[in-house]
Amino acid sequence: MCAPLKKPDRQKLLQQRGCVIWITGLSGSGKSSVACALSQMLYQRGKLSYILDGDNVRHGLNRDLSFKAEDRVENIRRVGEVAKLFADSGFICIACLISPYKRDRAACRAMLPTGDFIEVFMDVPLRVCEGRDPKGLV
Ligand SMILES: Nc1ncnc2c1ncn2[C@@H]1O[C@H](COP(=O)(O)OS(=O)(=O)O)[C@@H](OP(=O)(O)O)[C@H]1O
Ligand SMILES: Nc1ncnc2c1ncn2[C@@H]1O[C@H](COP(=O)(O)OP(=O)(O)O)[C@@H](O)[C@H]1O
Repeated sequence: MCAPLKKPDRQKLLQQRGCVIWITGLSGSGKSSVACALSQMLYQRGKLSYILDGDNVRHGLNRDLSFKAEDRVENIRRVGEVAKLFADSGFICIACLISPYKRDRAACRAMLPTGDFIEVFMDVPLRVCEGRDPKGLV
């Protein structure tokens, strides 16, 4: 009989705690930039992370979803499920999505053990994001 490996076994091997760092904020607020910098810093410290960026995920897993409210809800639900799997694998999963609805972020948090979902809000004024707008959304 094979004894299944569990999260603590993987964490011990990787010498890190599997968790989700969820970065929320407006388009242009700097979510992807912070995710990239954080991932680099962790790598330099010998910690494995993986970025789930809304912009990218919407080209693959979630390419069937639009930006209407119900599709954003489904977008966050799916990414939350994937992030949970990454965390369970022992990875530090950095998810960066607009994720505008508090209820959806709370549902993602509820999928994980207490303390394993860290939410970061990019508190950048709308006018600053509009001024950046590198993707021409305004
Ligand atoms: N109409 C509209 N509204 C919002 N965003 C738009 C839209 N059209 C395209 N994009 C691009 O899609 C990226 C946001 O996707 P997310 O999955 O993070 O959005 S959400 O969480 O479901 O609200 C977002 O990426 P970021 O700029 O990195 O936030 C945009 O580049
Ligand atoms: N702290 C910052 N100060 C000035 N410009 C920034 C800062 N953070 C990000 N940017 C720039 O703003 C734009 C949007 O950043 P990005 O990380 O793609 O945001 P988001 O992922 O939230 O859409 C990019 O051109 C990026 O270089």
